Amino acid sequence: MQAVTLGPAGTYSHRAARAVADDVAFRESVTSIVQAVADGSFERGVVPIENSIEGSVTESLDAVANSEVSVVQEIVTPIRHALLAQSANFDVVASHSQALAQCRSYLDENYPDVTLEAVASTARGVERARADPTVAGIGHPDNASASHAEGSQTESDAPADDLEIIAEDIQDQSSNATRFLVIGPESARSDAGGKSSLVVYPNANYPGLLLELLEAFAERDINLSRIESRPSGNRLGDYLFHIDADAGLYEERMQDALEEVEGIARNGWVRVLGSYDTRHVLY
Ligand SMILES: O=C(O)C(=O)C[C@]1(C(=O)O)C=C[C@@H](O)C=C1
Repeated sequence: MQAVTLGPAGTYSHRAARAVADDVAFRESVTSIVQAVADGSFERGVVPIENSIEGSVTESLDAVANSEVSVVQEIVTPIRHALLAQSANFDVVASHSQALAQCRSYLDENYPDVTLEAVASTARGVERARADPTVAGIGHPDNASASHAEGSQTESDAPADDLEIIAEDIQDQSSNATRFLVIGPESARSDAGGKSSLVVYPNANYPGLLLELLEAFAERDINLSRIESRPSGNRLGDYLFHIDADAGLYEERMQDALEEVEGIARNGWVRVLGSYDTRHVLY
């Protein structure tokens, strides 16, 4: 099976995707990954959805809410960042905005004067560092080795050198972890699995609306592991809700809760992303 994820080679998403597919292709944004699965170009996609320090990857939340895809698994991995450069003399630190944010205190304390540059992924930041001695990248320490960059597009044809690992474990909390969703086409949606994800757009606004939504689950003893509101984009103050429940769609209580939620959202819509299990991947 071929999976598509955030590239170039060496991203954390790439490491997570290797747990589901031997053959991994790359795109430069999570929106384009979700689209590539929705349009049938790839059977599976792997996108980051949430980090323990920085919270939601909102681009991923919006992309799954607006596309005809399913969630078939979630992958949780520890994230341990390294600072990589040609030498300790650099003026710019380039990485994915999530990674820069996860290392905010470390960077403030140790490099208060550097310029932070947000790029499409951690591996793209490491590529910048390999091409420019004034730039450091933040990414997985394995990216220091030039052979790890194989398969990614380098900016020149000259053989690349290894980078120095200037510092390791620079994330602001040692427990740093990211949750990724493995997505598939709608036809891959399953009722089997211990967790379920829904996106609910009530297209309504009245006192107690959110309480009603929560009660649909609470009254059936279903724990919610996450609820997140995102702007609908239609008008200010209008939201859709991403709901993760600790129950499978195969369970009667979950089907009953879903029926009630569909009633509450009768003026809007409910997207059932599917039921799935969690996989913990260490690398
Ligand atoms: O840039 C990468 O390496 C990614 O896979 C993206 C991403 C993210 O968007 O959260 C994934 C894991 C880490 O949290 C940092 C960055």
